[in-house]
Amino acid sequence: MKLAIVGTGYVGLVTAACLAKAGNEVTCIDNNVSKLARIAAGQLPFHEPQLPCLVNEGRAAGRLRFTGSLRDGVQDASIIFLSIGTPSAADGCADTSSLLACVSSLAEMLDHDCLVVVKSTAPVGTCDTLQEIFRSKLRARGTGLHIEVACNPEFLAEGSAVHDFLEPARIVIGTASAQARAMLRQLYTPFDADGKRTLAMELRSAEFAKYACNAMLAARVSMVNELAAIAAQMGADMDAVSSVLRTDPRIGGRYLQPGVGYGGSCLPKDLRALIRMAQDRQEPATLLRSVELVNQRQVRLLFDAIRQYVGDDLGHCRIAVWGLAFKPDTDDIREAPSLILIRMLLDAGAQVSAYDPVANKPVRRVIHDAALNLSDDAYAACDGSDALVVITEWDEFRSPDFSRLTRCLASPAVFDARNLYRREQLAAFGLRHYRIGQAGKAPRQAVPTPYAASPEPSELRHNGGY
Ligand SMILES: NC(=O)C1=CN([C@@H]2O[C@H](COP(=O)(O)OP(=O)(O)OC[C@H]3O[C@@H](n4cnc5c(N)ncnc54)[C@H](O)[C@@H]3O)[C@@H](O)[C@H]2O)C=CC1
Ligand SMILES: O=C(O)[C@H]1O[C@H](OP(=O)(O)OP(=O)(O)OC[C@H]2O[C@@H](n3ccc(=O)[nH]c3=O)[C@H](O)[C@@H]2O)[C@H](O)[C@@H](O)[C@@H]1O
Repeated sequence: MKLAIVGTGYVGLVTAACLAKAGNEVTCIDNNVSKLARIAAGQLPFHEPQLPCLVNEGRAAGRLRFTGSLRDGVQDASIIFLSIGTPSAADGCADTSSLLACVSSLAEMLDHDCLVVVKSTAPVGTCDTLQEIFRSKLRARGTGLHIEVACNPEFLAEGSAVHDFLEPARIVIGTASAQARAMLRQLYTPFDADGKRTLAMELRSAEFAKYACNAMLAARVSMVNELAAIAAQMGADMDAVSSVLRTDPRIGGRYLQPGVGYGGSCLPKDLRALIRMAQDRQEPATLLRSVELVNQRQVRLLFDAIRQYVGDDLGHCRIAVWGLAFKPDTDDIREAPSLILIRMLLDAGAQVSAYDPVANKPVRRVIHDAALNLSDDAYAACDGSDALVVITEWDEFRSPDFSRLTRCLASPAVFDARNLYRREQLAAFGLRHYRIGQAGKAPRQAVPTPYAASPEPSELRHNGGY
C-alpha cells in the first residue's frame, strides 16, 4: 500500500520503518526541517535500538522516503497516518492544535479519496472533530471526495519500540465504517501472526482505550511505590513482597518496580488529559488524581533522603547522578524524574555531576547551569562526590566496578532509586546503600522516609559482614 505518515517522531518514524519493512511504500512528512536534514544525513533524531538498521533497509529498498512538504508527501497515499505530538496544555488537556491544523491543511489540499488515521494519542471525540473538519471543508470546496477518519492508537514503549511494533500485544482499530476497518485489518495482517491481535471497535472506544491503558500502567507504578513506602516503615522488604505479588496470575509480573515514579512523554501527560476529560464531564477521577499525587511524591522522597544524608546544607555538596533519560534505551528526557531531582538539588545550592550513556546531549540543550556538570564517564561523574544517585536503570549501571566507585566517591553512599543492587553487594565495599522499600536499619532521621539505609560498615563487621 502507499502510505503517508505525518510527524516523524518516536511514533511516526518507528511506524514508518516497520510498515516499510512489511512491503509498503511509505513517505514520512515533518515540518521540522532540521530533523529531516539529520535523517537525510543518515542520523536518526533520537536513540531507539534497532531503528537505524530498519530505516536504512527501508531507504535502500526505496520504500521509505522523507519530505518536508505535506502536499508532496500525501500524494496518492491510500492511508495517511497522523503521529503528531499532543503535549499537555497548561490546563492539563492534550493540546491537539497541531493535529487540527494539519487536518485543516489536508482538507484544503487532498484531491483523492483516502483514509486518515489518527495514531497520536488524542482526547475522546477528536476523530469526530477531525471528520467534521473534512466534511465542512470538502463541502465548501464542492468536491465529492470521500475522506474518512479512523483511530489506531499506538502502544509501543520507547526503548523497545521496534519490537513492540513488529510483535504487538494488540492492534486497536477504531472506525466508523466496515470499509475503513477492512483496509486497516489488511495493512496490519503481517503484524498479527495468529490473527487474534486485532481488536476492532468504534472510534470513541479506541480513543478511550489508549488512555485507559496508560492510566492502568501509571496506577500500577503508583500502587507499588505507595506499597514500597509503607513496607519501609514497617520493616518489610518490598523485593520480597513483589516476589509474592508477581506470582499471582491475577496481578501479573510487570510494572511492579518501585522507584522515582513514572516519567516520559506519555504516562504523565495522558493521565493529566484523562483527569481533565473526566472532570469536564463531572467525573471526579478520585483514584487517577491520587495516582498523580503518589507519583509527584517519589522524587521528593529521594531528595529528602539525600538531604538527610548529607545534612541540610546542600550548598557544600556535590552529588553524582547516573542516568538522565526517563528510562533506559532511550535519550528521551521529557518529564524525566532525573531532571526534577537535578533542579531540586541545584536550587538547594548543590553541585551536580551527571552521566547518561545517551541523554547528556538533550539535557545540555535544556539546562544551562554552571553548577551542573555533564560527564562522558560514569566514574568521572562520581569523583569527589558526596553521594551517588542511580536514577535510570541502564544495563551498564547494574554491575558497576564497586571498588572503583568507592575510590571515586568522597563519601560512600549510593541512593539506588531503582533498587538495582543488593545491600550486601555494596556493604562488601563499605558503601552505604539507600533503596526504596528496603527492610533494614532505618537511617537516623528526623523525618520518616521510605529510603532505608543499610547498616553502617562498622556495624556490618559485628554481624558477619551483613
Ligand atoms: N513516544 C511514545 O512512545 C508514544 C507516543 N504516542 C503518542 O504519539 C504522538 C506522537 O508522539 P511522539 O512521536 O513521541 O512525538 P514527537 O514529538 O517525537 O514527534 C512528533 C513529530 O511531529 C512533527 N509535527 C508536529 N506538527 C506537525 C505538522 N503539522 N506537520 C508535520 N509534522 C509535524 C514534529 O516536528 C515531530 O517531529 C503523541 O500523541 C503521543 O502521545 C503514543 C504511543 C507511544
Ligand atoms: O503512550 C505512550 O507513549 C506509551 O507510554 C508507555 O511507554 P513509555 O513511556 O515509553 O515507558 P514505560 O516503559 O511504560 O515506562 C514509563 C515510566 O514508568 C516507569 N516505571 C515503569 C515500570 C515500573 O515497574 N516502574 C516504573 O517506575 C518507568 O521508569 C518510566 O518512567 C507505555 O508503556 C506504552 O505502552 C505507551 O504506548
